[in-house]
Amino acid sequence: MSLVIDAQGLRKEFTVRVKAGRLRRRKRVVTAVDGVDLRVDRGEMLGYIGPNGAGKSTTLKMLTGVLTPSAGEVRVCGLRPVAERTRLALGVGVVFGQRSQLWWDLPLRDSFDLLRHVYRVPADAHAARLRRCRGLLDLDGFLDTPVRQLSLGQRMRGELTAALLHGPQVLFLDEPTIGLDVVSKQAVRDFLAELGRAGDTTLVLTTHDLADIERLCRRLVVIDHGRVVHDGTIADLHGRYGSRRLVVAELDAPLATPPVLPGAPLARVETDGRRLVYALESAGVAQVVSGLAGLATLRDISVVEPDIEEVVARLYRAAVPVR
Ligand SMILES: Nc1ncnc2c1ncn2[C@@H]1O[C@H](COP(=O)(O)OP(=O)(O)OP(=O)(O)O)[C@@H](O)[C@H]1O
Repeated sequence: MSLVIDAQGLRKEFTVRVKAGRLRRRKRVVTAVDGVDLRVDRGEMLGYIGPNGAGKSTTLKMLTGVLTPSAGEVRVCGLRPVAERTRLALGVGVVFGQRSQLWWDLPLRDSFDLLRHVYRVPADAHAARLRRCRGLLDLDGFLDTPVRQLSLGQRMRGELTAALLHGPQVLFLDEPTIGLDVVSKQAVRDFLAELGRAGDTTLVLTTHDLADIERLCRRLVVIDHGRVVHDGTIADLHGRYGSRRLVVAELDAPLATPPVLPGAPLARVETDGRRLVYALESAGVAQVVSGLAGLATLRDISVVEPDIEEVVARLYRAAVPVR
């Protein structure tokens, strides 16, 4: 595997002026990113999440050469993002929810054409990539519409295309599904999943929508107060916080005492004893079903996967940096 992002001890401080009396202002230093280490291999799909103000956008801005780090070492595609920003632009694609790289008054098609010239993409490579995006993101209905008239979902599909037309190695996405309706959200997620399957684009995604992360990213880096508090898979996170799958058994009639099942402690009893919820520890679903079957008439059985929202909320509350 080759390393596409290599950041060590990345740090960013901002000096802000705060009111200190009627006319006086005093300087205060805000540490937005406080020593982040991040190594991302080619083809990885990384979810980079954290609560509001955690330092996600500031990290992305340092990785893309928009902001100069206060300290630390960083290489993206082997380049120093600020010093070699022009060269880096050829290797990265960026979609920042709030900013656009499209020409507001031009039809989408013309923006794509201009980008081809900006990045000096050979016509056949451009055409092939555009064809792929048109198919996967369903662009044809609005290719000739001026960007200012596009809906948010249509514009986001345009932004994704614009970010990919020069064939970047890494795609940075800051909140790509924010404000999108379910259909557009699905289209964007499916598209990114397809990009991930192809395996040669590295994707770094920040979002508050954890369904994006669950659907797309195997690896999750969580930051809080500018520091990494988790770096691993989603399963690691569940393991660390002890989240378990649940088996929900609906009974025809309540039992006098809910059965004790080895390896599956009773999590709760609901609807006057007609619903028993067991947590799967060492037992499997089949063992819970057979444990109950002899004692009660089962109306329905379902399995509830651990809730990523809940485990991430617990992590944000408990956040202790990993070192
Ligand atoms: N240009 C700036 N000047 C001063 N402080 C800043 C600046 N940019 C960011 N900050 C501060 O740095 C911290 C991290 O901000 P950042 O935007 O990176 O967080 P974030 O994780 O992206 O948050 P959100 O999820 O709300 O977008 C915040 O306290 C923010 O107020």
